[in-house]
Amino acid sequence: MKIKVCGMKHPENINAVSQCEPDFMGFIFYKKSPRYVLDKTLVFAKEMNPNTKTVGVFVNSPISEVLEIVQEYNLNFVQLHGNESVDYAKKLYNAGVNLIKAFQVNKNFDWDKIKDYKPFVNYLLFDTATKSYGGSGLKFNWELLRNYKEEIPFFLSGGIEIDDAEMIKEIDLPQLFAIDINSKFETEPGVKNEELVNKMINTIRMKSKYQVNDKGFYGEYGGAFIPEMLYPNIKELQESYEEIIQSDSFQEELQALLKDYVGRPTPLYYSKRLSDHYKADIYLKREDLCHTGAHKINNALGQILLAKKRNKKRIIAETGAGQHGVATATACALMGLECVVYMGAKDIKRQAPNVARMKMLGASIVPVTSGSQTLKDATNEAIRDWINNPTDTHYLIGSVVGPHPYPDMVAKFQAVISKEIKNQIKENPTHIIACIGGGSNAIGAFYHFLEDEDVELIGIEAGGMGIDTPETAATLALGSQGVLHACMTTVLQTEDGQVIEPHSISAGLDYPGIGPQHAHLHKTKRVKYSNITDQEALDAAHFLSHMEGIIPALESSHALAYLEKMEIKPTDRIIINLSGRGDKDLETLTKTIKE
Ligand SMILES: O=C(O)c1ccccc1NCC(=O)[C@H](O)[C@H](O)COP(=O)(O)O
Repeated sequence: MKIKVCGMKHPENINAVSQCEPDFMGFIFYKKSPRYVLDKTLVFAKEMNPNTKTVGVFVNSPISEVLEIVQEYNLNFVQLHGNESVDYAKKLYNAGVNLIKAFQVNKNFDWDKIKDYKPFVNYLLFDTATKSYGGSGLKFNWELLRNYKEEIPFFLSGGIEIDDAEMIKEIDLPQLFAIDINSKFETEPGVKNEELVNKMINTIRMKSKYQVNDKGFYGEYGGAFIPEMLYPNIKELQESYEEIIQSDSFQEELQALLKDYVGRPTPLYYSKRLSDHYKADIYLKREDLCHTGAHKINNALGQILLAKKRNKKRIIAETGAGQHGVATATACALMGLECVVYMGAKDIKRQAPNVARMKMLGASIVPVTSGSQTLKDATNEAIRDWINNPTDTHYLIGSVVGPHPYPDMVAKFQAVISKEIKNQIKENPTHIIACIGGGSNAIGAFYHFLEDEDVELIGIEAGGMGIDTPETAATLALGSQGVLHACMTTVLQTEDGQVIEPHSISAGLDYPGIGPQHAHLHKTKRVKYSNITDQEALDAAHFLSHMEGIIPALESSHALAYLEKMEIKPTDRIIINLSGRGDKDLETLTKTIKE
């Protein structure tokens, strides 16, 4: 969450507060405010550290005056804090000004009036309705924010004080982008208590215990156990990825692609027949409806934009079920980049339709004939290629695995799934269920619910022929701590550390490791992990096809099959992440049709 410190006035105080690196600093250009800027304030604002964006706050000022001030002091944003009309916002926005439109909220606030401003603002700000417009030190009832249904991110403002930090972190509205602090942090109007501001910033920014730490670890899992040749490349990626992917220009491009190219948001579909059958409310998050047929495209597009920003010309990828290979080939075609996909020879045979699609999209496919000829071996070969081509090549990893920062980066790109779910539901589900190979669709579906301890999160591994047989891919059920594909995680391995060949009917789950965040979520017991056999997954695929007219991927069928194992209560609201569609599995599925 971002932080804006508003109402700055005195140079020494600005200097001190800027040491805490707030994301935004606000300067008041409203003459009636006791925080109205001084000439020397503005000189200072011009030289602000670029990590802190400057915001000029105006109340019903003439447009020409606003434009003059923006230009003279290089303001990054203008905050309209009065009764400025849509037409007023449009004129400024069309003149190239980045806008934050503030609204004064009370119980009579008409949330519909925001709609008309949407095309012309970057952010909204919700403040308490008072006669003085702002800086009142008064809070409004934050429950009212539940009425906000638009997608534009907003700043929460109005009387925020240090003791509110924990409560703010609990607010589960995905559009909550930043908080705005002001009078409750002052020793006098326009003078902030630097220590208190610092404390607030640190508390708000403190990372969740379920997310990656500054060293790239989730508890004892994660890290980057990489060969020396890759060190400069990975280091540069670690240092730059967050700034690049959080930048406005990156997000604008990505969000536009997700909407217009992928077809997001994907529906959260209430399955009436499944609900009747299981006597509870069952919803399917339809990632199978994404362009290319699975959630993998969310990450492929994110990483391809990142690769472009880092001037990479060549993309390599590994693939198991072929969904990630197809997503990568698609993204490369879209961006005009060379694409090489490593795929196990066994997977090439069992996922023929996806192999054909990748070829159609112009990708070169390299068959991997070592080991079990599946995903693990394809990943080994992709890493080998990367070591040989560290500078011009981006390795577009398809799951929340690999060296830091990949698990976190891929999780952030897939988090769009749970972000949308949060917008699509009125109240939290009781359960979210997702299948797990490396674990990217599951992390995506869980991400924004990790702090909501009332939601039971369930990850389903591939049990294969059963976890009491050697033919299984149930890593968390049977594995132990070890390093696989450059990160510390849980691995299916012998006592002396040799990786055991996994087995699953579904190529996308046929992996002997798991993302380090899942290993941590397993250890901390935040997520419950279980497993489903090949046969149970097949049965679930046929069942959904007949019940809903939706043919699911074999991977997603593992999550669906878990419904048979649960003790379901009539009050349950269960979301299954339907990560992909089953066209690629038709050969396997049709062989098992019962006449
Ligand atoms: O701060 C002011 O004096 C002010 C006066 C008139 C219009 C806007 C003003 N401030 C804008 C802000 O963004 C404030 O931070 C916001 O109103 C919250 O202030 P507070 O209630 O003091 O936390």
